[in-house]
Amino acid sequence: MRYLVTGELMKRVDQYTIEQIGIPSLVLMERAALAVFKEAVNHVKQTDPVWVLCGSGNNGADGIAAARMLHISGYKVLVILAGKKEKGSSEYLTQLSIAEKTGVDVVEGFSFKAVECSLLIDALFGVGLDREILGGHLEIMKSITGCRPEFTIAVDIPSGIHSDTGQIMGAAIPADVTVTFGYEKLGTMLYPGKEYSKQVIVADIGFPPESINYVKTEYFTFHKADTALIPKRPAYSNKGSFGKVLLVAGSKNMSGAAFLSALAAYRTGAGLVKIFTVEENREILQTELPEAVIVSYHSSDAEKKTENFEQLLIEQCEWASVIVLGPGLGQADYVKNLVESVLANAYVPVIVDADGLNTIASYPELTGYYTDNIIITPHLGEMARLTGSAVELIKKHLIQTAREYADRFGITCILKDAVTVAALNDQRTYVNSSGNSSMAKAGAGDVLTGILAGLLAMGLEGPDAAALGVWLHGLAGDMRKKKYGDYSLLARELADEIDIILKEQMRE
Ligand SMILES: NC(=O)C1=CN([C@@H]2O[C@H](COP(=O)(O)OP(=O)(O)OC[C@H]3O[C@@H](n4cnc5c(N)ncnc54)[C@H](O)[C@@H]3O)[C@@H](O)[C@H]2O)[C@@H](O)CC1
Ligand SMILES: Nc1ncnc2c1ncn2[C@@H]1O[C@H](COP(=O)(O)OP(=O)(O)O)[C@@H](O)[C@H]1O
Ligand SMILES: [K+]
Repeated sequence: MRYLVTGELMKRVDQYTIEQIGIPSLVLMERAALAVFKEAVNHVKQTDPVWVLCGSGNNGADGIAAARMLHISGYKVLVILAGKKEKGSSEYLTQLSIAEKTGVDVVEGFSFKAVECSLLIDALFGVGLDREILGGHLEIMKSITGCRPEFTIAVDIPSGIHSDTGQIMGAAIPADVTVTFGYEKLGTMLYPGKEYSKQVIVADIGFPPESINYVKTEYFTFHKADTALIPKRPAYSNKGSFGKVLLVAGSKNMSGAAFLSALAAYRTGAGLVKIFTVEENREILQTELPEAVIVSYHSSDAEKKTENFEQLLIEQCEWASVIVLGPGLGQADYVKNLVESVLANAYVPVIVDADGLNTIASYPELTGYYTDNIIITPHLGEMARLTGSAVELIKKHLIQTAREYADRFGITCILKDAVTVAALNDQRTYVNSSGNSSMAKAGAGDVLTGILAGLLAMGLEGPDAAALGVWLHGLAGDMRKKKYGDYSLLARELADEIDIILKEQMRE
């Protein structure tokens, strides 16, 4: 698990380390600058022109210190100061004084045209950026990016990217590498900041673990070693030991979603998967996935809410240890009865997706059935329908939107996008770091519901299953991309990659 921070949390980590632990600010800064210097020398020769663009805060101070290190090592470096010197932080003034005494070339402002820059070190703004960039700062950013530096290293975060949301605050400087300090910021995890940051290197500059414990960040992501969180599969077991997944999915002419979700649940390790679907899907699903148990109903019975239908549904809900509600259900009138009956009769974790969510959006009173057992998995369009907000607005505030909805109802909300975020009902927020655009394919979301169901069936707690499931799903996409590239993924292959991830996990 890797902790993530907002700009504000990072400032508190700094503050705690400096004030409570007693590591001087300039000591942290020296290590930060050294990390930037070490990266810089990988990308230029001593004769190449290096520019260091510095704001007047501590991000700029990091930049000036890195410039001094390059200068002392014989590199051809120029510090370009933006903003007013006299408004500089005390560390900035100290670094500037050291730089001047060691003979670093420093200019105020930027007025040259058509000159070449082999390496730009961008230290204009760090986590202190708190408003739209205008005036002189905007001009200097435009002029410098206009010179098309061959390679750019961002100090802490690309200047112009908001450290909490990843949004561009008027303008931003795209980096090839971002050297960030201590902990990764949400702004480099979320688009467009993720794209502007490219490769992110998290440099250890000496923050003690107490500092992150002190600020209690609730943001996190996973890395490779976290597959260890997948539940073990004891030898002394039977199919009943690994949970019973009920998929309430599929409608006439729509069996694919149910198939993909069921396949992924089995592949992830569920012991028994049952699909509760319309009679028309029985044959095809039985043929496609004979391992799944099919229980079918007539949509006319669901429409009329007959006693037999209700009884049958209640029995399925009682049987299940996890329920998936929604893939491929369609939006016919009877679906509302179906969704309401499941929500009313389920006492186990329920993953609500796709048409399950569309139904709730059309009948908001159904949110009355939400409990802490509910995990919803909306994409942006479904989230827009649920909240009444515009997709563009949600995109800009992914974490906030997911968090507010989850908190309002005490549920877990997995908001799916190129970077998926999961606002867990234990207050933690997971930000995904796996996955790629090959997964932008119909059916990929159905596979996610199956993976989540499989993990829940094997006994993971809701919030843990939500975070791990999202990560495994993306990892499956990454593994597939490595073998077959960006274009050709079929959703079902994500379920197949899960085999390999689980197999590797067993070996470790
Ligand atoms: N000792 C420390 O506190 C450490 C700080 N570090 C660096 O310090 C950075 C944070 O430093 P600061 O808090 O000084 O903040 P920044 O250096 O990121 O920028 C803050 C300055 O920019 C101004 N500003 C914000 N938005 C603006 C806008 N749109 N237009 C014009 N001016 C704007 C602020 O008023 C302030 O003067 C980190 O990103 C990191 O690079 C690191 O050296 C690690 C140690
Ligand atoms: N560009 C991308 N990068 C990473 N993951 C993506 C990208 N596009 C889509 N995905 C993932 O693929 C899945 C698509 O789900 P969804 O939109 O519900 O599709 P469907 O309903 O067709 O199954 C989500 O988990 C999403 O996070
Ligand atoms: K920066």
